[in-house]
Amino acid sequence: MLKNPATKYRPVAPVRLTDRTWPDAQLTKPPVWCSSDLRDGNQALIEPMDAERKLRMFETLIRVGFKEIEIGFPSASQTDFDFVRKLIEDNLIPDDVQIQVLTPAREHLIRRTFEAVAGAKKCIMHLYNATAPIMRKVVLGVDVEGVIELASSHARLIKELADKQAGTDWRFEYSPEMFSDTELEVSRRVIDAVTEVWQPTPERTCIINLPTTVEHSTPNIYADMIEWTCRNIARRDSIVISAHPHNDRGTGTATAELAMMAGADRVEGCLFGNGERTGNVDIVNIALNLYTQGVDPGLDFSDIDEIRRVVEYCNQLPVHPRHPYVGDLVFTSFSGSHQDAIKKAFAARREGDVWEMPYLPIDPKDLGRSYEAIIRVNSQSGKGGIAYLLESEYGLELPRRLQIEFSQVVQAVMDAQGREVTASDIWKIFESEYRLAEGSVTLSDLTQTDIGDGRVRVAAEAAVMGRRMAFDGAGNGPVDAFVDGLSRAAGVPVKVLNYHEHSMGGGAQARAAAYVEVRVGDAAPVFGVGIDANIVRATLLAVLSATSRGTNPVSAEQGAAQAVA
Ligand SMILES: CC(=O)SCCNC(=O)CCNC(=O)[C@H](O)C(C)(C)COP(=O)(O)OP(=O)(O)OC[C@H]1O[C@@H](n2cnc3c(N)ncnc32)[C@H](O)[C@@H]1OP(=O)(O)O
Ligand SMILES: CC(C)C(=O)C(=O)O
Repeated sequence: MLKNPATKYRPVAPVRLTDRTWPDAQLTKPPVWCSSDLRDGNQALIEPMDAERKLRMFETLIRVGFKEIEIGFPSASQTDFDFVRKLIEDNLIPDDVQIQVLTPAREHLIRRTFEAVAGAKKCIMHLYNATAPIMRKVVLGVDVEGVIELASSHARLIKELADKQAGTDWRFEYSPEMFSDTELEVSRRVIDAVTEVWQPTPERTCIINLPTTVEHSTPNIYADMIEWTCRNIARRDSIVISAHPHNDRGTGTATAELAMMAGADRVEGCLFGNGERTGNVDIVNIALNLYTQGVDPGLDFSDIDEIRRVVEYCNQLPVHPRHPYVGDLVFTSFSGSHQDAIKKAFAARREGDVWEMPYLPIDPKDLGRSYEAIIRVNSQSGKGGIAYLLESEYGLELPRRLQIEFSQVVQAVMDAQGREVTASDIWKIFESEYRLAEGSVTLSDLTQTDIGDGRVRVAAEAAVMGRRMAFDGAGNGPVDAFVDGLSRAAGVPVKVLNYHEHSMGGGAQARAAAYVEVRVGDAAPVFGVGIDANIVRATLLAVLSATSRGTNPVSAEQGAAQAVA
């Protein structure tokens, strides 16, 4: 790289527009959308779509709700030409959809394009030629007057050919290619020359499409260019201003949004941002940005994963896991503090509330996604995420201090194994650590007798991690009596410090989960967990679980590690 890039690169000059109004505008309605997946998207593919892929893409675009679809560049190839013919001849275009075809300002290619769309009910004939100084100089070899003549003469040809195919309901579109790199005054003169030929009216508008063919500047400069153009072109009330951003600087979405604020009525782009180089602007991104501002975008992405599958199949390109709204990881939090906030916000949320969810800009369910992937646990995670997964997947509502205790057990396993742990891994660690696996802790021959003065006697047999014991104790209630007997049998005082319980599931399958915090002798307090159809048994099992952990912690950690190894 150069030490001084200014010797090689020039900054884009700002637009002289001191009374710009777009910064105060608010987007309250969607633009007219035009998909260019089958044209700009297709022309950028390593392997352009075959007929079958094109048709699948077309059908998907219809399902999503596009009413304007650029279906190809028919003069480019026989495949493009034949696809257009197929849609028309097989009557595959819904009446409310306008197909659009692109042609350069070259006579034989325009004629071929008209041949391709013969018999279409409605069609947008899209004409382009480059207008930027570098293109005038090195590609077209014309001056400003020459480029105006190139555009207007081919606009005239288009009008004449359209008049001859009167059975089609025509609309015309013109793109000064590389608009964002063209002097505003030159673009204005070219646009005015084209609309002078086409004579659009408010009832029969034409489309003027203003591409950032290559994105060279910050989006505010493009927005200024749009506002300037809207103010200065002739026949504005008869023109639909269309934005066609690319994404070379990674700001295609912002470019489109600021352009809409500045007066653009329409946006051309592709699903998930396919297109030349870094792509055309991602229409899904803009549409869902509108949606999250409470604006109906008029496009339906309620099964976004299915749309992604079709797009990946047709384009033969993957969608990045971090791609806005659709990537595999975009609704997933790994980091502990994010997980903690999400868990708390879900707990506080009531049906019908406005969506105010930390770290989740949209409800994944609106896009057909589940909440399953919202929280995934790795070494960056904390207690909140682990507790969320146990609650959402297994119905366990761990008390806060147990969350803290258990997250250290999970962290130790992750440190040892260095990988993400799934909800099922976490359950296995939990089951092992708290002696919940079948046969780890059993309780039998439990009897409870009233011995007067509000006291009870409890006798039972238990097996904990293979060790059998019988005990007999008395107390103010069954738990108190059980702990008394357990202390005698274990030869060490056991004290219950904290107790929580909740029911799990409903109906005949309902069970109770009990969590007790116990001090065994002088050791630090530990938690135990018991799950049983009977709440008293669940509590006694939790006491046994805690006592076992308090007296035999090492094997527990080993067990947890083995559980997910
Ligand atoms: C920004 C965009 O995305 S614009 C759309 C671009 N899309 C495509 O190019 C995909 C489809 N294109 C194609 O299949 C081919 O390029 C075709 C069929 C259009 C033309 O093919 P060819 O005639 O072989 O020309 P080629 O592809 O080399 O294009 C360059 C020629 O077009 C000329 N040209 C480009 N635009 C124009 C124009 N608007 N008016 C006149 N000539 C033009 C160039 O000057 C050059 O001419 P030259 O060969 O005399 O130097
Ligand atoms: C033809 C035009 C609209 C184009 O694709 C571009 O400039 O990117």
